[in-house]
Amino acid sequence: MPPKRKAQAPLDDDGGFDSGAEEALSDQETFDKLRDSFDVKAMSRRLRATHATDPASFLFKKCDQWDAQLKPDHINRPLWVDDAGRIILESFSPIFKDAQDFLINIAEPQSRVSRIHEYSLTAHSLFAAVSIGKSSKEIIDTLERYSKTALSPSVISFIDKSTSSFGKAKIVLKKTLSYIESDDPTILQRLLKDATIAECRADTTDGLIMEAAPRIGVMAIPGTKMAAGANQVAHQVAEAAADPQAPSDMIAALREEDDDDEEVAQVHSFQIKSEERERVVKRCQDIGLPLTEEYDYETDMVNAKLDIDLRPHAQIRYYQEKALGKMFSNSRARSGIIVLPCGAGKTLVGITAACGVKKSTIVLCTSAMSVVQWRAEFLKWSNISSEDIAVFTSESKNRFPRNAGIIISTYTMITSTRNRSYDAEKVMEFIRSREWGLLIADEVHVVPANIFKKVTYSIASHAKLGLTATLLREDDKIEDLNFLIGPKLYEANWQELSEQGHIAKVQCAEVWCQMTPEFYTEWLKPSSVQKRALLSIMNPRKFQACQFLIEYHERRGDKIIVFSDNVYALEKYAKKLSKAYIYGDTPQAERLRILENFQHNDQVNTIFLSKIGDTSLDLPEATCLIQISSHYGSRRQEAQRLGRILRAKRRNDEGFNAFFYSLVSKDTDEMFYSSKRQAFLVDQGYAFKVITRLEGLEKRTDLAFYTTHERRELLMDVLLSKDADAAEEKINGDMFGSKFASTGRKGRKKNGARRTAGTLSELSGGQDMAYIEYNKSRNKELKTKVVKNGFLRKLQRGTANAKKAAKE
Ligand SMILES: Nc1ncnc2c1ncn2[C@@H]1O[C@H](COP(=O)(O)OP(=O)(O)OP(=O)(O)O)[C@@H](O)[C@H]1O
Repeated sequence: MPPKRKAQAPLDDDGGFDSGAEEALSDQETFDKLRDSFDVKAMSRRLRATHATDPASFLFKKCDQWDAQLKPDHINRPLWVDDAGRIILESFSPIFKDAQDFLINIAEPQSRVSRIHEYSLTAHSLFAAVSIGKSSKEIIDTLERYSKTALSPSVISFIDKSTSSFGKAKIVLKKTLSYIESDDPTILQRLLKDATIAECRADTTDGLIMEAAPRIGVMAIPGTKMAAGANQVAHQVAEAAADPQAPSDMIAALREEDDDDEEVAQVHSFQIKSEERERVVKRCQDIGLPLTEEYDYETDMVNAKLDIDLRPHAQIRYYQEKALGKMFSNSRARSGIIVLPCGAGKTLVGITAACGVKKSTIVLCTSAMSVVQWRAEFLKWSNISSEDIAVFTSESKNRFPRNAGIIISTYTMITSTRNRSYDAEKVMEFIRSREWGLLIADEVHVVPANIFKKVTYSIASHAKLGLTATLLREDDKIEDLNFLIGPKLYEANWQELSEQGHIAKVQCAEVWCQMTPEFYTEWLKPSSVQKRALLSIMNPRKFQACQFLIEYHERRGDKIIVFSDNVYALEKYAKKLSKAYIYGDTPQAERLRILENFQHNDQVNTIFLSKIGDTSLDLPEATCLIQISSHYGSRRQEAQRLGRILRAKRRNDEGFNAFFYSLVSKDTDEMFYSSKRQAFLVDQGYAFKVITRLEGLEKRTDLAFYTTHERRELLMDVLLSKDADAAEEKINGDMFGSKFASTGRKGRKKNGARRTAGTLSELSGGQDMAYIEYNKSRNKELKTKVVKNGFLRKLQRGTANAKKAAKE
């Protein structure tokens, strides 16, 4: 990874906040530096001495494997794989794209800055690989092919060991009851020997249930005998039948083989208690036999078909298709999580999945506002009739009239049992009493395990699709999602999508605002954490910076959202600057009026939002974000806020950049938290510039709190405020907000952010840097890769082929 260096003055005089004073070289700089620093002769002497033969080995000093010889053509191979399963991918390699496509299937992306990407092989990532049909051999062979050195025995054995037990057993739903199924009875017996699993068994018999395996939609998991055999035979039969030269006895022989296979294709199962479903799934994972969840929707004759298709104008993008391709194969839908950046179109991915399964679907969102948006998107992108799509929120409690339909609701509505009205209980009964083809869990990273357990207990669904932009939680519970929903199926690369114009390019900056002497004196006095936080947010210099930036960007024609988690500050700032603001208590009608004005009225170019605007707010007009107060070190919140401008309508305009500013009071706790918040985005390849001085600000006499008298009055206001004014906003129905933001300083080093020093004019293109980098606007040159409803066509074609092959 790029080496860190200390920033030059004036950035390094800030005493206790070294995270703010550290910056890293840009990738290009790093490479240039590395290259320049290599005195070739001295280096070759050094390399010979250390048995290394290349310029990058020293980055892996601790790794024994680097004693391994580089392959003679290593220059053409893009990967370094160390013996702990850490993988470094060179993004400048000509075969980068292929290697990236492969890695995304088998490993966890850790960091994808522009030149070097880092991935890790983990048990979860290998489980995901197996569940989408990768075999152990295929993984090892492909890694070996891309790697610059031979794979170490420990990596090979880790892959072998991890994948050999995966995909052997499945969890399936039959008539709303849960079963563990496998074609190998010994696996089930092994599971039943485990005390926890045995305790969760629903039937009291000793034996296993034995049934014929479904003929169509052969198992997609390689490694299982039946899957490999049946798939191969279906393929050979189809091939032979298509070949006019093929002797008829060969086709007959193949068919016989197929029949033979059918005879042995038995599945064995035992039933588990529905309420213990998650416990069983987790236990199976813990003992190294993780269960896969697949839904053979084509052969499901029990549940009614839903009349839904994508409209002709819906053209899913290539990455949406890739993600869905991981979910669907062999006419089966497998459960798992799709990770796409904010604004990249997760909703359409969910809608397309529902169009693929064509069975009743339930969508769960984090807020009533998202429910409304999901419904509108379903009607926009699919031909579903409006009465087949019901909404279950505190305001409307609908059911759909026919046998199949869609319900959109919130996690709160499904899981909270307190004070449920008669109508709500009726809808819950309706939801509980039926089988759902697909459960779509939006913003799935925010769902705590206990809540999701309640969800799956109430909703019997065959397949689950989790959608998120940030598979990230500050409480380290993200791994729970592997057993609650399924493995991660796909994760897009943010920078790639922004290069292609699917999401906007963003310039990120942290603006350091000196505390005024009177505010800092108070801040240094012993007082409550809340009071200190409020002093940092209300710092008059920060206020002025905010005002300055608003005016600057309004002049440029930007539409600006100012975010403040703190409602006291939100109101004070907005009122002083005569701007509209929305927070949790703002009535719905007023919210809509403000948002409408922001979108369509050229006199309303700035709005202030509390954290209710963090997620699911679709405001493609917004091109600039200013964050004045944020929730401690939450990387998730930072990424989601950035997401509000990634969908900028003008993203494909020539030279267009969106802007994301975080205003930070210098020498206060805000600096530490700010650095922590940025870690995720830095790993996605965003570089945060530090702005220490806003050019021209000091000369302005017309800014708020210019006089000492005004500043003293403001200070009095803050000192007289209650501690409650500094508290986090509580939003009705927001059951997740406060739980996941970290306040600790753990992991500080690892999450240190990449920063470069700069001024506002540089950032906005006033100096060379921005013009050199951004005037190229490759967005225009790039054609949007669209797939004309191709995914569903392929899906249908795949199903038809599977059927045809099986018939033949
Ligand atoms: N294939 C597509 N073709 C055209 N427009 C699309 C496509 N996919 C998504 N969009 C549009 O992109 C915008 C963002 O989509 P969406 O709201 O689903 O993003 P998201 O990934 O859910 O973001 P967030 O995480 O912020 O909620 C929407 O206006 C949507 O209509």
